[in-house]
Amino acid sequence: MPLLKPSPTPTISELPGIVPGSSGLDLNYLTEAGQRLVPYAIGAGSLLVAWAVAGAILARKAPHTWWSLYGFWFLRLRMTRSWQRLCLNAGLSTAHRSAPAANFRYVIALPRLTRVRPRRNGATAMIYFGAGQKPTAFIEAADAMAHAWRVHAVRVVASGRGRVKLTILNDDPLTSIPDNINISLRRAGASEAPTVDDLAATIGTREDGERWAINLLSFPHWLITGATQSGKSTLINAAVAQWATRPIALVGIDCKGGMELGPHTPRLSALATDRHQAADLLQRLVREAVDRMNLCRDHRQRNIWQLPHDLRPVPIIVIVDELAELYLVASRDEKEAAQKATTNLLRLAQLGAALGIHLVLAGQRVGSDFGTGVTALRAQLGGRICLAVNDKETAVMTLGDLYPDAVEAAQLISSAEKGVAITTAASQGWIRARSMNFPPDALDGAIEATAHLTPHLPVLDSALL
Ligand SMILES: Nc1ncnc2c1ncn2[C@@H]1O[C@H](COP(=O)(O)OP(=O)(O)OP(=O)(O)O)[C@@H](O)[C@H]1O
Repeated sequence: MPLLKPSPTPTISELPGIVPGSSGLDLNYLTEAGQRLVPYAIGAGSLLVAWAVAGAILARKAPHTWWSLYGFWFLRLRMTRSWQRLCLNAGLSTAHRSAPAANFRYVIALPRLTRVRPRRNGATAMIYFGAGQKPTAFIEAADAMAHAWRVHAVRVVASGRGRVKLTILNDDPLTSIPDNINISLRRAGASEAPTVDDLAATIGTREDGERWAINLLSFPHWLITGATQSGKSTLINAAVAQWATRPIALVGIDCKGGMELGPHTPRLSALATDRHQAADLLQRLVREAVDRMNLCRDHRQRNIWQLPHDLRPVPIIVIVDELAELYLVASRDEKEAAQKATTNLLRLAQLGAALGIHLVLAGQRVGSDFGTGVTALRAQLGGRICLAVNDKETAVMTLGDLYPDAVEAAQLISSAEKGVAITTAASQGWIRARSMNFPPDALDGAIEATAHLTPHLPVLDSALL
């Protein structure tokens, strides 16, 4: 039997297409078709390099353009590729029996991830899920989605039966402080009739890049909580500086002797600095609400905005700094005043929205020790802002009834993150946001420039019955 001799391994110069003595490829070896492709391959390679270089430059110089031209498409690719694995791992898939022809096998069905659209600093998308699935499963899987898609956060909200809406945030824009607003006095004029546009005040930027506003038209009353030095006064000041330029009456209740709202005094139509004054002021405001109700009824209108311009009363914004001072009492005498104040506050919350009387209530904490009345009041406060808080109960009281999944996000805000908050957002439910750092001297300037616009409220002068 002849032995099979192993064929010798060819040296590099013996490989087809390699020219001995040169490091290059012998193009003559390629077929004619192959030779024709070479310029295209070189062209495609150059384009790829140019695309990558342009991407690197855009990422540094114009991050928003980079996001819509590059980043978003990478994200889309990651979403598509990871969807099946994500659904299986996070328990988002369902099983159903196949048709009889397939011997009734169980088939895994995935929810449909669709309508992925770019937006500033992220994307939005919809998930349509199968019968028997609940939105909570998707809300709970938000962190898993953020992890799989390598983004900063994913917010999930129910958006009708059988679907949830995703807001995907590429990074955290709240690490930088939003620019301060330019207070425009253009709109100011005591004789001007108020309009609904006057009710919104921009106070910062939301995590999704949208402006963050306290809009009393969308949410007539607001609850703002935050530990000391978290940024409550700063964001209230930013809002007041804008409302002050408009035909709006501002009323303050600051039972810490007026320490916080004192600087607002020249532009306030009234300021109560202790519990007795607060009880009296709130009683007058309830009477004003009843007068407005009668006015609307006489003109067969359901709110002040439907009244003719010349009859329309000015909106009143009641700002309460440190809600606990109204609720928590030591003596019996204080108890009566507190009872009167908080009962009237609740009545205003119930009546005020359509009558142009709005509440902005702030405090370091809100707890069950305030009594049962505070839960009834909270139910009327649709707008919520929760800055960094010291205790879980305050986060739960501020957000838990409306947005249970936001409580944990609120507790993650550290005391160093000044002005960062979880806030009500009309379309998403809740969102993270950061207020501008509105300095006290800017507030002083705005108050001084607008003091002459302070509306006079006759109900404050009349005797109480
Ligand atoms: N968005 C922001 N960015 C950066 N710094 C901020 C921001 N908001 C507030 N600050 C700073 O945080 C500090 C505390 O703010 P502020 O007085 O508004 O807090 P507060 O919650 O009202 O405190 P307190 O309850 O003690 O009155 C201030 O020095 C302020 O300049």
